[in-house]
Amino acid sequence: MAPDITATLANNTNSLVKQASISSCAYVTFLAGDGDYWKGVVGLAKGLRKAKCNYPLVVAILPDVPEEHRKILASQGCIVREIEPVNPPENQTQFAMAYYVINYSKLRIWEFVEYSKMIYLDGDIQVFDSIDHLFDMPDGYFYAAMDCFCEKTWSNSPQYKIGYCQQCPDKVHWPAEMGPKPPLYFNAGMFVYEPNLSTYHDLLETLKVTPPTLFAEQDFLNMFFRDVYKPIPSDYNLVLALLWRHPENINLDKVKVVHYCAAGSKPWRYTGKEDNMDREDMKMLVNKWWDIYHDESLDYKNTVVAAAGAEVQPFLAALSEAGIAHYITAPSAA
Ligand SMILES: O=c1ccn([C@@H]2O[C@H](COP(=O)(O)OP(=O)(O)O)[C@@H](O)[C@H]2O)c(=O)[nH]1
Ligand SMILES: OC[C@H]1O[C@H](O[C@@H]2[C@@H](O)[C@H](O)[C@@H](O)[C@H](O)[C@@H]2O)[C@H](O)[C@@H](O)[C@H]1O
Ligand SMILES: [Mn+2]
Repeated sequence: MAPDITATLANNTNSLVKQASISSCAYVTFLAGDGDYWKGVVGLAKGLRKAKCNYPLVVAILPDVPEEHRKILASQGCIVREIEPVNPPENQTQFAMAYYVINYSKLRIWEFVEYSKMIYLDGDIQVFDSIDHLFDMPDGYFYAAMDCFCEKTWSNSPQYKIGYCQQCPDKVHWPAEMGPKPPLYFNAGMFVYEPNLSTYHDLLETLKVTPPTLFAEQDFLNMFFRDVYKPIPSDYNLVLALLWRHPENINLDKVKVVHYCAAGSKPWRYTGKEDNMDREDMKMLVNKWWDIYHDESLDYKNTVVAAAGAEVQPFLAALSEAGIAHYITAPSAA
């Protein structure tokens, strides 16, 4: 690369690095165990690239994530960060569905204060269109999409028992004799938040005196952020059950983020046999996920290093160090 171009690149990189250190943003997800959720995270990393999202993906991993999976994530350009598990109050976990207790460890992401704002995404989420603009929303709030109470997973909740759902509050009214209507409740698979050490310590201290409930850390986060929660459209976190529970609330053409949280909908485990999994829209969404997962042009090695000559490497390293995503599309074959 001619010297003047390298000098320009160096200047640009330095200003980018300075910018990044002032108010850096990033996407973050969570990975636990030695099972197959790493496939979800790889799909998410590639989906963010395909959607031209400009921020890196941090993966908060528990110590039980094997080295092999860590290497795969790093090879896909993820910033892998080990966290310690967070356990709810001793011997009270029987109140939460065992499967969900692991998710209390998500709370560690409030400690990532090198980032001024982050968007958390479950590993079973795919981003099909850029959501970078969510980073520009006003500070001081907790942004997330509303959940649905109609699936069997809610069968032990008072809402389910009377057929009430916030997605259609006029269908079954909340009876006065059951007390005040529950506040709007978000799905904790996707949210926009600001890492902050005092909030982090507050979360952990409050958790120590909060017995676990049905949806574990999702219930806890809803309680904790109740006064600053701002609902955002389900286009930013399509909880799949809405497709068959509240189709009137959904326009698939506008959906940017799909959350494969319905039973049997995890693409990397999909058989099509569970309830609602044989729907045409479900098959389409699972195929869309696999198209990204299998697209080698979206692999990190084919989008950055391959396009840059040796002299650019130090700048790419500086950008990564500053947590700035950098994608130089590989030169066209033509
Ligand atoms: O064995 C597990 C279970 C959960 N998770 C992570 O925790 C998130 C929340 O769990 P899940 O998405 O299965 O819950 P759902 O949204 O389906 O209720 C997952 O997306 C993963 O990011 C994980 O890494 N390994
Ligand atoms: O630990 C509790 C989890 O609660 C949420 O999942 C639920 C919720 O979406 C229900 O509404 C569905 O019915 C259910 O299938 C699904 O598992 C979050 O997606 C997940 O990240 C995590 O916080
Ligand atoms: Mn999920």
